Parts: sequence; C-alpha cells; structure tokens
Amino acid sequence: MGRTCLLVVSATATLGVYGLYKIAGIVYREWSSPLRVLPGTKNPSFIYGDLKELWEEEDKGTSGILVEKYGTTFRYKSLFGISRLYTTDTKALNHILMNSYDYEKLPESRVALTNILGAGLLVVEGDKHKQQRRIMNPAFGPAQIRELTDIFVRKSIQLRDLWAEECTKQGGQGRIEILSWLSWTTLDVIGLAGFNYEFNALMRDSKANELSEAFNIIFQAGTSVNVMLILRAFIPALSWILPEAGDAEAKKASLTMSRIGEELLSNSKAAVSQNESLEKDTWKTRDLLSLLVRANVATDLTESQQMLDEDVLAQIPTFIVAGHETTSNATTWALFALSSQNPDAQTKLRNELLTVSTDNPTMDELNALPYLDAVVRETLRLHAPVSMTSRIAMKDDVLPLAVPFTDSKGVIHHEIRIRKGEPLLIPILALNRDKSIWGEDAHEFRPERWESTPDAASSIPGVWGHMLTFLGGPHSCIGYRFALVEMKALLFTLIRSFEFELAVPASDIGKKAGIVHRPILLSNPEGGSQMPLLVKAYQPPLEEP
Ligand code: HEM
Repeated sequence: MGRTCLLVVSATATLGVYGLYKIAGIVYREWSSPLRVLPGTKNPSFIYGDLKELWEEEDKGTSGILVEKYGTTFRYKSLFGISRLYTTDTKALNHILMNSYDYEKLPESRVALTNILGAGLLVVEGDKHKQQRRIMNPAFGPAQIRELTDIFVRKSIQLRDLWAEECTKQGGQGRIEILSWLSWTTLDVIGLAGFNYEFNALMRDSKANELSEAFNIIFQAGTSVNVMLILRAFIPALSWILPEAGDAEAKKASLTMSRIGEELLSNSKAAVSQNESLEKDTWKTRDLLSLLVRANVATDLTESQQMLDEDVLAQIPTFIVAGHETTSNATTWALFALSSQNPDAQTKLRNELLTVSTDNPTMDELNALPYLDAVVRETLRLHAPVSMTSRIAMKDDVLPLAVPFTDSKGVIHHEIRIRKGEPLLIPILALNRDKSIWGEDAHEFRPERWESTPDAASSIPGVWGHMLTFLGGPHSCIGYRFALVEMKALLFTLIRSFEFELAVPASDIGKKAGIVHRPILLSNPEGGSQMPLLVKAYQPPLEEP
C-alpha cells in the first residue's frame, strides 16, 4: 500500500512538474512572440479571447467586421490570451498559399481525417501530396468534366421531377426543405461521377444504401465529423480511457466502406484494362476513379511514382467528403439569394435560361450563359461554403505585406516575422466580402458586379474567379470545375421550372459555422440545418392576343 502511495505521489509530482514546464514554455513563447508588434484587439475574455466574436461573425455571416475595426492585419487573442495573426493582406496570403509545403494543414485535423478517410488528397502533405495531385489533376480537367455533365443534368432533372410531384401533392405550391434534397442529389452525383456507384439517395422510399449508411454513421448523418474521433486524434490516450459506445458500429461502418471501396477499385481496374484494348470512341469508364486508375498506370510513371492501392482507395471517401456537402450548400445559398436577397435576379436568370431550347445542355452550353455564370460567381463570393481554413508554419519565415502596418512606437512594418509552429487563419469569406476590394455593397448579392471585376480583386490569390472560395496554390480545390458545372446544371434545370420564395422571414435565416457553412432557422436552431422554400411551377405569362 505504502509503495503504491509513493508511486502515485511521484507520478503526480512528475506530471505537475511537466505541466509547469509546458505552461512556462507557453508563457515564454507568448512573451517573445514577434506578433506583439502588431496592433491588437481588446481581448474581451481571458479564456476565449476573441474566438467567440470570430465565431459569431461566421455564424451571423458578418465576416469582415473585425477587419473593418482593426485593419487588414492585426493580432487577436486565442484561448487563454495567446496571440494569433489575422490577416486579409493578399500578399501575405499569397505567400502562405503558394508556399503550401511550408504552411501545412493543422496536424490535429489531418490525423482525425486520416483515421476516417485514409491518406487521401485532403490530408496528405509534401511529396505524397505532389504525387497524388500530379496523378489526379488530369481527371478533373475540362475535357473530363464535359464528359460528366450529362450526369449532373440527369440528376438535376430527377430532382426537378421529384419537386414537381411534391408541389402537386401539396396542392400547387410546395413548402420544400431544399438543403436535404440538394444534399441527396449531390451525393448521387458524386457516387456516379466519382466512382460509378449508384447511391440512390434521391429515391427516398428505397432501402438505405449500404455505403451511404456506413458513411452516415461515420459522419453523423453527413453533417459533421464525429467529434469523438477528432478528440481522440488530439489525445490518443482517450481511446484507452473512453471507449466510445458507438465504436463497434463505427468500426463496422469503416469495414463496410473499405470492402465497397475495394470492390469499386477492382471494378474500375477491370473496366480500364478492358477499355484499354478498345477504340477511344468506345471508352466507357469516365468516372473520376477510373480516370485516376488509368492515370496511375500511365507509361510515363515509374512504379515508385504510382499511387498505392490504399491511397487510390482513400480518394473514394475523400471525394464524398470534399465534393458533396460543399456543392449542395452552395446551391442552397444560391436559391436563398435568388429568393430573398435579389428576387429580380431570379427573373432575369430565368429569362436567360429559357432562351436555351434544350433541357439537356452540354457543359459548353451552360458555360455560354453569362448571367448564370454571374449568379454562380456571386453566390460563391458572398456565400462561400468553406468560410475559413487554417495552416501551421513549418519553419521560421517572413510574410511580405501589401498594406504595411504601424506599431505602437510609430514604426512602419512591411513584413511580419512568423515562428515555426505558428497557426494561421485563412479568412476566405472575410476576403470575399472585403469592402476595400468589392466596394460598399460587398455584402449585397449583385450578380451584375461581375460585368466588370474590380481591379483590386485581381490580387486575391484564388485558383478561380478572383476569390478565395476554392482557395489557391498547390492545395486549392481540385474539384472546382466539377462543382461549377454541377451548380450550373442544377440552377439551369430548377430555375427554368420553378419560382422560389423564402418560406420564412429572411431575418430567420442564420448560418451555422462549421467545416461547411450551413443555413439554420434562428427561431429553431435545434431543428438542424435547413432552408425551407416555397416552390411552384413556373408559368410563362400569357401572350397578348
Ligand atoms: C462549391 C463547392 C466546393 C467548394 C466551395 C470547395 C472548396 C474547397 C476548399 C476551400 C479547399 C481547400 C481546403 C484547404 O486546403 O483547407 C478544397 C479542397 C479540396 N476539394 Fe473542394 N470544394 C468544392 C467542391 C469540390 C468537389 C466537387 C470536389 C471533388 C469532386 C472537391 C475536392 C476537393 C479536394 C480533393 C480537395 C483537397 C485538394 C488538395 O489539398 O490538394 N471539392 N475545396
């Protein structure tokens, strides 16, 4: 007993000393932080610092207010008063994004996602990222997306017909919760276009599909990553102390995902090798996975440059995670904006879309519609589904600034020193809504602004559209062309067929910040993510006799 007591006391003492050592390290790092020269916020809370205000900005969709208050580059307080950098300076962000191997994604989120998804493109860094990106880039090129367009259109038409039935059932005008429907549609699309798999998510009566069920268990009904998995990635010891009740179920789901993934991969391989012997015209395998399998065996790659089967497999859940809720939320926000923020734009868009004589447009026909393009751009600027992301500096570095700042001694600084290990925010939405770039009406939904893009926007280091919505640099969204054409196909089909109105007062629509920004009803936040619209078939006006 005496011995056990001694052991407990010495273990507690060791832990105590270790704790003090760690705290002293944090205090010293803060005291010696090069960020101390930056103008700083007032630190409203010792525990939360400015985090509550930052999250509130995200939730209320008022991104950019802190920038208006403190300028382009400032120091905010994170938990327990630790200083962090906040910058919308385009030169600094360009430096971070273009040198993406010196500014990696946070290890905590990478570990959590790797545990769930495997080492797919969303989580790998360094040489492995370069290798995967090189092999996968061609599968996301314009020619490939052109081939996939009829899947986008087919699924949009299926959704249109289902909404028409709903309207009829409800006596003409239907109250439809569009977010769920769009989410089922984009899941079906990514299944077919991503790996030739039919989720049948839009067929609500059919038995839940095995893969989507497994996926829902792991991702809690597709809304957010399992918090416990993230916590255990942060603190691996938790797996020992707190075996989670749903663990067995999650493991089973994970095994189901792996088994189906392996089947899909072997089907893809078989189809690719069969097609290799056919004429190019009869080439049938156009889904992303098959293109990836094909690129992975390309003759200019040595065996060591090729991706391992397990890495190819990891791309299946990666496509689902990255490409499904992002696009459904973006399309939901587009319909919200056209219903309540600018209903005239809805009419103008419909008039343009009705000039097309087919219900089955090609990618080129969709891309030739200027107002549709402007509506998609304006939606992705004002309602970027991923509102911010983060990085961590892998080495000491210096960030150049386009807009210098003045410290408390009146010294002007044209750059900021960054220490290895410094976490950094990339405020996507704040930059997309920055009044100094977009003008005083930056918070308004005005597709016409795309008739002449402001000069200042050209300095934004985004891969597409003078905005950060798909980020920029080597880690930018590989699926942006896919998302754009899918959104266009959906809007084309739905706006031609229906008239949309918000089913609740606009002031009741809020945003729930998360990895993806989702709409909620402020009057009923417990009701979860939703966007109820009143939908009725569009009736063209009668022609004058
Ligand atoms: C409107 C729809 C979409 C938006 C707003 C969006 C946004 C983004 C953003 C902001 C990132 C960078 C995240 C970071 O590095 O922190 C990203 C990465 C990525 N996205 Fe998308 N995305 C969309 C649709 C898609 C689609 C349809 C796919 C696939 C079919 C896809 C696949 C990916 C992948 C694989 C990455 C990781 C790329 C890398 O790190 O190299 N995304 N996306």
